[in-house]
Formats: sequence, structure tokens, C-alpha cells
Amino acid sequence: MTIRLATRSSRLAMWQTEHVAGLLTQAGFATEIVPMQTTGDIVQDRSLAKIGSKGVFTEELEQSLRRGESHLAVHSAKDVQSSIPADLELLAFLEREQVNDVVLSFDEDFSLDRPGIVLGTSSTRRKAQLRRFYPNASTAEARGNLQTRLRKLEEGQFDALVLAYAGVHRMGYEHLVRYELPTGQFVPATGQGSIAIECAASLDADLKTRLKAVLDHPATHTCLLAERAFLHTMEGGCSIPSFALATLSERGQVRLHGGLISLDGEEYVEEIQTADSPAGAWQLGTRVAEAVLARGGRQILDSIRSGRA
Ligand SMILES: NCc1[nH]cc(CCC(=O)O)c1CC(=O)O
Repeated sequence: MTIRLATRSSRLAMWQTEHVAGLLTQAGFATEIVPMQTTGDIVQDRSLAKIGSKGVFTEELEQSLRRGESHLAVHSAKDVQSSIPADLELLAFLEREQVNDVVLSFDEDFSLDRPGIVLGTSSTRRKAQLRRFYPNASTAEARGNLQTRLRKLEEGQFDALVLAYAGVHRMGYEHLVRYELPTGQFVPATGQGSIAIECAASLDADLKTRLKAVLDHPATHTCLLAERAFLHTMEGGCSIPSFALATLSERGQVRLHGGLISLDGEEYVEEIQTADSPAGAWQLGTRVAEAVLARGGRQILDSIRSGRA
């Protein structure tokens, strides 16, 4: 049988889906790629915080799963909302790529310490982290797929661009990387660097098991569970500057660093906790989020929401 893979049609999404197709082909499946446009691809003149964060990059792919027009949807895990509808299922998470953010510039001597620099980013998390750790920099909107953002950089709309290393690597833009931002300060967004595979809950159970065996990376899956539980309890979506990064030690301990930052970078609540085994990953995410909310995160969320209303 032929496994049909629904995907966004951006170059990064197509790269990721071809990667998935390659793994499936090696395992003896035939594949067909079904590219489509999502709201997030069509509406490019507004920031994601304004379009609304629910499923802007996923909904059209999910409709294709529901209609049975495709078997699997391939997403950047970061773009997947924290609650999946009951008729759908997150089947697998591919092995995570290097997870940090990077700074790209055409200027080989670019310095983050220079006064007055302008950095392109549309992520509320990155804007807030930059305000906190690089108050000398200001930010400018950089919506659009990676090629569009690179073009804006080339046109001089900003001095440098802040992006996830994962996408930069997959698109072959490493030669423009001037900084690898440390994950202790620039803690990434939930799911950054991993590819999520979604299917209809009604997909044949035996087929699900076989597909999962090919695609799922258990260590990544454990980390993503902890991060997604954090996001779920945070009720934030991508319009809220929350961050969460889980790591799994060789002894099977899960460590989660999660937190929340105010839009101006002034208020900062972070929490690091561990679970003794992967079985505790989801609970760990919930605990860390509850601790962050209790220690000042609730006020940060309230002030962001009242500012928007
Ligand atoms: N929201 C856009 C998005 N979704 C996934 C990636 C990069 C790839 C990844 O993190 O897996 C990006 C671009 C970016 O943040 O620079």
C-alpha cells in the first residue's frame, strides 16, 4: 500500500516530509507526498500572535487526515498545538535535531554587542529573550517561510535574523550562522527541532504500530511529552513567550527547564525539575508549569492577555 503524507508546501516542510518518506521507503513502504497550504502560509502580513495560535500551520493537514485523503501529517513539532482533537493522534516524534536558536547575518563581523542593532524575528519568545539578554538590540517582524525571511535579511530590513538551528541546517544556511545562542538563556519553544507525525485515531491499529516502529524516536518522544504537558498546562500556544526544553540522561532521568517571560523581558520565571524515569515525563511537564504559574507566571500571563484585549 502507498502511505500518503500530508505536508505544508514550504521548502522546509517539504524537506522534512521527504526525510520521512525516505525512512518509510527504506522500511519497504511506498509513499506519496500531498503538499497543501495552511492559513499560516497564506496570511503573511500579520504576526502569528494576531492570527491566533490555534492550528494555523496544522488544521488543513488535519482535515486531510479526517477525510482519509492522507494517512500521516508531517509537522514541525513546534507548530503542533498542545491539545490534539480526540479523533486524531500524535503517533511519532522523529529524532530531535540540535535544538538551539542561532543568529544569521551576511556580515561576517556581525556582533550582538553592537549598539542599535536590529534583529529580525516574529516569535514573541525570542523578542522577549532578546530584550532581556540583549537590551541594546531592537527587533523587527520577520514573518514568512525561511526563504522569505532570508530575502528580508538580504534586503537589509534587519542586521541579523534569529532562527531555529534545525530549519537553518535543513535548508543549508549554516554558512550564515554567526552565533549559536545558549539554550540556558534562549530556552527553545516546546518541540523545537523535532518532526511530529500525526494520524487519524481510526487508522488501522496494526499499520499504526508498524509506522511508529519506523518513525518514532523514544528518547525524543519522552522529552516531547514533558514539554507538551508543560505547554498544555500553560494554555499558552505560540503567542505566549513560554519556553520548555527537556533532556533525557543515559540513566533515564528526564530534566525539564521551563518558564515564562514577560513581553518586555523584565519579568522572568524559570523552573528546572527532574523525573526519575520516562514514565514520569507528562507529570513532570505539568508540575513544572504549575510551579512557574504559582511563582509569578500567572501574573505574566494576565498582563499579556490584558494588554492584548
Ligand atoms: N514556527 C516556524 C518554525 N517551525 C519550525 C521551525 C524550525 C524547525 C524546527 O524547529 O523544528 C520554524 C522556523 C524557526 O523557528 O526558525
